[in-house]
Amino acid sequence: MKITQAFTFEAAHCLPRVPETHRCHRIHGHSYRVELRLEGPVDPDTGFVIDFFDVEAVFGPLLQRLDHQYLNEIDGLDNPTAENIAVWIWNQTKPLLGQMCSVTVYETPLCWAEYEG
Ligand SMILES: Nc1nc2c(c(=O)[nH]1)N=C([C@H](O)[C@H](O)COP(=O)(O)OP(=O)(O)OP(=O)(O)O)CN2
Ligand SMILES: [Zn+2]
Repeated sequence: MKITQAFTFEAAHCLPRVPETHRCHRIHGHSYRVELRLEGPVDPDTGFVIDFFDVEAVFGPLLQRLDHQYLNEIDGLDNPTAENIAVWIWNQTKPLLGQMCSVTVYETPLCWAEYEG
């Protein structure tokens, strides 16, 4: 069984490695959406793969590090593309949430990156 929990955060960033003429070279903001997907058997007692509250307890502190921040200033996010943010979240979260099987980061409702480790 796979379950997904979504989170949102607001943040500013710029992409320093695109040409200066690229509009994303300038500082701008996004309303990001993060989806954590978790996979495992359904516990016959609880009916859960994992309690959503437990996922929130693990991811909440990381979300606070991202929300209303300038992402380029965060350690490991000097080039904060959707791809790199997804990998960064995976690396910090996977050791704490073993059942996690993918991290999806939406920069806009139409553009996203998905990382499966
Ligand atoms: N593969 C990637 N390509 C791009 C990324 C990325 O992370 N991975 N990021 C960007 C910029 O961050 C850019 O800001 C994307 O958002 P936006 O400019 O809003 O893109 P839209 O197409 O939605 O803009 P509209 O104004 O709605 O046309 C660029 N590429
Ligand atoms: Zn952007």
